[in-house]
Amino acid sequence: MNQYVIAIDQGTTSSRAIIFDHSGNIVSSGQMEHEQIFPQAGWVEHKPAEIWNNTREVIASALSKANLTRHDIAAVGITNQRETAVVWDKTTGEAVYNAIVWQDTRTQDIVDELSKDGGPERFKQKVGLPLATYFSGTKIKWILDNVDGARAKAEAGDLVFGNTDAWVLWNLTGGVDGGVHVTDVTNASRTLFMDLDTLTWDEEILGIFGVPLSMMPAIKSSSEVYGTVHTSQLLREVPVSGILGDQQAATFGQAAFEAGEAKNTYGTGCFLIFNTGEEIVHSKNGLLTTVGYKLGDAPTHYALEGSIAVTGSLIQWLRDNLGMISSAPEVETLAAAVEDNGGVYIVPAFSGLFAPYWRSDARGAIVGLTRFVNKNHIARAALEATAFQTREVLDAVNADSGVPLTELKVDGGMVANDALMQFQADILGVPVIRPKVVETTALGAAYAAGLAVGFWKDLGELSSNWSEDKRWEPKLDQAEQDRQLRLWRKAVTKSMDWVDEDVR
Ligand SMILES: Nc1ncnc2c1ncn2[C@@H]1O[C@H](COP(=O)(O)OP(=O)(O)O)[C@@H](O)[C@H]1O
Ligand SMILES: O=P(O)(O)OC[C@H](O)CO
Repeated sequence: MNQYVIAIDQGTTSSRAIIFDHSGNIVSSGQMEHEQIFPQAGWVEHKPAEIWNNTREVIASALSKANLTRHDIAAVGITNQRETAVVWDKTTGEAVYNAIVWQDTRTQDIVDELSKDGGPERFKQKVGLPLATYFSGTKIKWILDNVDGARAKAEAGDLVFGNTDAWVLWNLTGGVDGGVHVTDVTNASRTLFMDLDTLTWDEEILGIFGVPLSMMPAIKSSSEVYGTVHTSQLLREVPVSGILGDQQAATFGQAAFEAGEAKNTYGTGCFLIFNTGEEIVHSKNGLLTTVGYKLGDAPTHYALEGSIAVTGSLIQWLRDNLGMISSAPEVETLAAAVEDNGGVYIVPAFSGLFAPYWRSDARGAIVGLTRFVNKNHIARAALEATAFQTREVLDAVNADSGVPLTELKVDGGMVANDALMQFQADILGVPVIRPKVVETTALGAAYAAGLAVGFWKDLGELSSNWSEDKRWEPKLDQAEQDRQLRLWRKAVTKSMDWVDEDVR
């Protein structure tokens, strides 16, 4: 009875359900990709109904593969792609527009308009974030401004907002039949609307954006019972008791609980999170300030974050848009066929550049092309782009903290790539370490849910579940590392200043 915890990982490209045992080992899982919708250059959408249907399917698949029922599950945890905005009518359960995904840049005009008074850092001291298309706030405003009748319905109290955690939780707990409209502090800290200090919605900022407070979910801790699964669902009556945004969940799943600990997750994008403990640290080097985790009534843990928009999605682009490879792992074979990048650097500024530059006027650039260059060099440069971007984020973390990191814990889909991990260690100059369970995102959400119901007793118990699988030591000499970084930084300057009145 109750020997397992299930985590729902609602990610950018897929939804997963993973069942963990008490040692943090994976017992079974289900996974389904959902459609990526690109209606125009710079726009990225998902269908909320598809996400909810897939969530139900993957839960069913994970349970049936392990021959388990709801009676075996002690708790449900939810983790999610952050910032992606869903606005739905709570009286019908229907979304009024597709989910606007975190990578979507359609709200640049809203950002420019709001920045006129006080610049992009206008709300940063309070919310930890610069004004940028990345965060939920401008996406909610866009829906209210552009979807017929949405503003009137929102003002009448019928429309509600959530990131995909809140969308899944509301549906899981009953939807129109009493669904719970709640999010956790980590997701709330990505909207531009939450005061980091008080952990409440800031009514002044909501007013400036024209978003009614009634649309916003209640902000709860990352680990407490929010409700139970509705009787119409497979997991009926099981408590839902953990929510963490996916990058915070991975940090928690890596057992990086203390100030000074960090992890980097390599998926669609790359996100380095550095735990600053109970202190709210404001970056001087282009990092975000965000909530790391909050367990029930215990003090809040904050973090600095270096978000990189495009890493694994550059590999997907080689596959889907250029047809250079037929699967992501093939990039490693192509790259291995050449000694070096042949002088090519790819700056994948598809959504502008995120940390540490925050340049929305940047667009992707491939530089250093000569007749010598072939597709192997391009493949290599695409992988190296991930490592260079991570190096720039790590430099920012070190500059902010004053104490250089001596190693980097890694996870996510791209860490299966040995060549990338070796190059990452080379270009950072510190060891890169992969744990045995690389599904740290789901594991973190499972931990948060399990702690709330007493399935796990404390953080010490979770730390003892972590173990090292593989480590890559740096091998590149300093002069070569410096030369490569100089060229990378030169390439970055070439991607900037591209967007103007002719290019959006
Ligand atoms: N062997 C590989 N080499 C390089 N990139 C890879 C490899 N395997 C997967 N990827 C990339 O990793 C990403 C998937 O990782 P995942 O952690 O599942 O992403 P997410 O959680 O963002 O959906 C994809 O963008 C894919 O292109
Ligand atoms: O779903 P992922 O793993 O691509 O993560 C997306 C991030 O949460 C965006 O901030």
